[in-house]
Amino acid sequence: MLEKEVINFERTAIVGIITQNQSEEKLNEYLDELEFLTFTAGGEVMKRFTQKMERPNPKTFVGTGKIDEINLFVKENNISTLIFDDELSPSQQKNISRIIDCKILDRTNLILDIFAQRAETSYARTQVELAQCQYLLPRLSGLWTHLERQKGGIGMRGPGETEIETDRRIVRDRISLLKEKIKTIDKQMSIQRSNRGAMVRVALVGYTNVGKSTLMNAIGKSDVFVENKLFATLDTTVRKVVIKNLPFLLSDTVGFIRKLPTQLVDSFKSTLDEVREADLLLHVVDISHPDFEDHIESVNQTLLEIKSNDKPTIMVFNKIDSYKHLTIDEDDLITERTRRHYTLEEWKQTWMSNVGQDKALFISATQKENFEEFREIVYEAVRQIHITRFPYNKFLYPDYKDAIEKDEEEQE
Ligand SMILES: Nc1nc2c(ncn2[C@@H]2O[C@H](COP(=O)(O)OP(=O)(O)OP(=O)(O)O)[C@@H](O)[C@H]2O)c(=O)[nH]1
Ligand SMILES: [Mg+2]
Repeated sequence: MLEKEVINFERTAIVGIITQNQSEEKLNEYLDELEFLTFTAGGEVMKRFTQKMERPNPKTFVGTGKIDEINLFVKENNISTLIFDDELSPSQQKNISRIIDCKILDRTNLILDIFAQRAETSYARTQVELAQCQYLLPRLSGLWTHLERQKGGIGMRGPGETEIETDRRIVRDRISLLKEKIKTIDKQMSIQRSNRGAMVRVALVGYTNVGKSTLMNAIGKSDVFVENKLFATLDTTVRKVVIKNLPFLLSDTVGFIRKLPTQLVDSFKSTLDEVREADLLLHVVDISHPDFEDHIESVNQTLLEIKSNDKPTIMVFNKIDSYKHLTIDEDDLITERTRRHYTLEEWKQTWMSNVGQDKALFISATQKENFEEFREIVYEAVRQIHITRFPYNKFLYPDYKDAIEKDEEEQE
């Protein structure tokens, strides 16, 4: 079924459009991200194609002139994969394939492919396969010939050939089978979760690659796979963490991304249940990324979709060690000061006045900067939840500072 393999970098080109609701600047950010996604999937981007248009062309997504230009480039530069930033309709994908002789993928396709590559446990693999089948179903008829699939590589990892060659009914059967399988595991997982007892549950959430697993390793003394690629983590890891004398459960989950394929949100339901059932969210942000505010937005959007937007949340701004802001020369009177010029201190003030003093933290997970403050604030937040739930138990968990003093006394 799902195959995992090491591949040589595939020569790819990427395509995006500038529209009324997608400025050139935004598109460039999206294409940067698409390039990173492509790299994660094992591709090297040789060229970006962009086009300004009112709306996507219903037949070929970009205009016919642009298609010809891309076609020429593909032929002359031995490009094996063309990736569109937006989801292509089945007929757009088919039409483009007729003109351009290489693999035609879109962002959803690419993300699904990365998930397929990274799925470690049978549960994650089942979830990804379900999402892939759902994506594939409307696109089945003659989209990929037997030969094209044999080329393999990006976008081709997933449900095996046999499913593609046979009719939709078989894919449909496969979908219901996978759904059954997931249902059974979901049940087991929900029992597991309820067996964890009354401990307060904290979940790390955030955009992909912001440092959630790094933070988990740093505080949980666990060993979670960390990598500078997108979607390093697909499975949820749950660890018991003790800060001073207060134990709680900390879970590390799959990272979010803009335009996250809906099929994935659905099939990762149980992974996201960990977030849904959490008492406290630590929303980790990579403040060194120029688009971090957009990232916060899209994470909040996904939280809304899974109805977890009103949980107590602490914003954890990570990677302060590599935060850089733009500067304006003193004699430069033209350049306007923007958010990109904010110092770390200004961001602190902005966020603390936005969400509250004890709801925004600025740390570095790799350098362990501000960890003491991190531990203190998380401790206090967990303690608050704990004593509301078990009022009689209050005396067990004193204020953080008292707890430290007590701890030090004990060590003497
Ligand atoms: N400079 C710097 N890099 C960091 C910091 N924390 C994490 N990183 C790096 O950021 C990259 C991503 O870290 P991960 O912990 O895998 O990120 P994640 O949020 O778990 O990513 P996904 O599992 O893909 O969602 C790695 O290369 C880390 O070494 C930090 O505080 N400073
Ligand atoms: Mg991770």
